[in-house]
Amino acid sequence: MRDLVLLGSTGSIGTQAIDIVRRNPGRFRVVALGAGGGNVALLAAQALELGVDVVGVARSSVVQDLQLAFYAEAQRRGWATGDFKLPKIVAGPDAMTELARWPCDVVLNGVVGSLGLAPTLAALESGRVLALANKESLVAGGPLVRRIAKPGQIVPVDSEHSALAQCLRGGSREEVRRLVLTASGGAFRGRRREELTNVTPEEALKHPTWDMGPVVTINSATMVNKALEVIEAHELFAVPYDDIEVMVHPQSVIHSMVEFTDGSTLAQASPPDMRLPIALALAWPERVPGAAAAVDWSQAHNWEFRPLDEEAFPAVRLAKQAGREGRCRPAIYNAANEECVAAFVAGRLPFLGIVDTLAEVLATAPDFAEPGTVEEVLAAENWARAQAHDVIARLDTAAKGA
Ligand SMILES: NC(=O)C1=CN([C@@H]2O[C@H](COP(=O)(O)OP(=O)(O)OC[C@H]3O[C@@H](n4cnc5c(N)ncnc54)[C@H](OP(=O)(O)O)[C@@H]3O)[C@@H](O)[C@H]2O)C=CC1
Ligand SMILES: CC(=O)[C@@H](O)[C@H](O)COP(=O)(O)O
Ligand SMILES: [Mn+2]
Repeated sequence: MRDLVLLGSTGSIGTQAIDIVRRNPGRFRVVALGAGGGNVALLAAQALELGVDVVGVARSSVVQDLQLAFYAEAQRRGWATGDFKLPKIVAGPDAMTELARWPCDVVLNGVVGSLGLAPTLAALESGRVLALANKESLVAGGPLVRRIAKPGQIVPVDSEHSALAQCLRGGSREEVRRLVLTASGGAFRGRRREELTNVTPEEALKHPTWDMGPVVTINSATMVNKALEVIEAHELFAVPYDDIEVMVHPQSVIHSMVEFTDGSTLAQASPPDMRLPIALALAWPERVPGAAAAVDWSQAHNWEFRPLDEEAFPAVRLAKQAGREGRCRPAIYNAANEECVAAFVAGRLPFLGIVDTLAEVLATAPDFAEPGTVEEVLAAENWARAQAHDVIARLDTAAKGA
């Protein structure tokens, strides 16, 4: 039996993790749940169903709503007051970090954004296995994570990195020539730059193969998701940026590949369903039988692979440059992107303005040092967020004046 802490339990990754737990009651037990506080009804329902010890919310202002939601959920279940014990509640900006230190075997970090860095570091410092979906924490705080993570302590949840970890099992680093990350191509796959000028958030949110939260879906449309994943792969597997390729694979069945020095390539294939990599990360190194459906080998399949169009989608090239330079540039890239995505969704920035803004923010960044503390990462992020706001405001004013 593995005790789990699930951070981001109300999101796409979190709810799919709970589905795995429900179907494997003898294997996993959830002891703590954490989320932002945007959906207290779901959080309370999850907590009472799973019988957790503690629930965390980042927004302290929703604590009373959460307490009421517990009683409403108990009533819905027909439980009389006194027949059940309410979980402890922790609240505030440090709640996820507190939960990441809670006694358990595995912490699943499924929160969105670089605010996931502190819980990532707390889970690692506490000696927990970290099932990591929150790629932003590795991008923002790679040097900090690298310094404290023990070999094998981080098990990737991200589908590409789970595929790479599976292909690399049992091998040695010296055998690896290249990592090939596959990309669906996102909502605007195959379009030229000039065809992206007027695309809307609604269109960007229509992912061709995966059903995910809004930020990662928009990042997929700009190819920033793949850009963050290149940095994530570099951090997890210590492969140089020159040896990490991206291929567009519209079917999202091959989740990534490893090319070895003898010319052999291993690929991991499964229909697009995050429950497979989530289950594998929670049970690592064991596989969870029936976690997801396999490829149907009785049918014909066409799997395509195309090079990325870097003129229309320059996000990956920009991220590789930021990764090679280091010195907080990956954190700057990610933080500026978080601001740009919010502005795009709010109608204050055109789609092409997202990556254009990242390029401008990176080009004007002062020379930060390689981060040694979370505060140093935060300082670079704060600079990037403010700078991104300035660029966004300038572009918005120009657009309104046009
Ligand atoms: N979805 C997917 O298939 C994949 C996701 N990932 C990565 O996993 C992470 C989660 O993505 P996804 O599940 O899609 O995102 P969602 O938007 O669906 O869920 C985000 C979760 O984070 C919580 N959250 C938001 N703000 C805070 C906060 N300030 N403190 C604590 N928790 C907060 C949300 O809680 P609330 O409901 O209260 O707002 C919610 O539980 C991302 O890093 C993403 O890139 C990686 C690969 C695949
Ligand atoms: C499921 C998963 O891992 C996502 O990160 C996915 O990779 C997004 O799809 P793209 O390949 O379109 O970025
Ligand atoms: Mn991915």
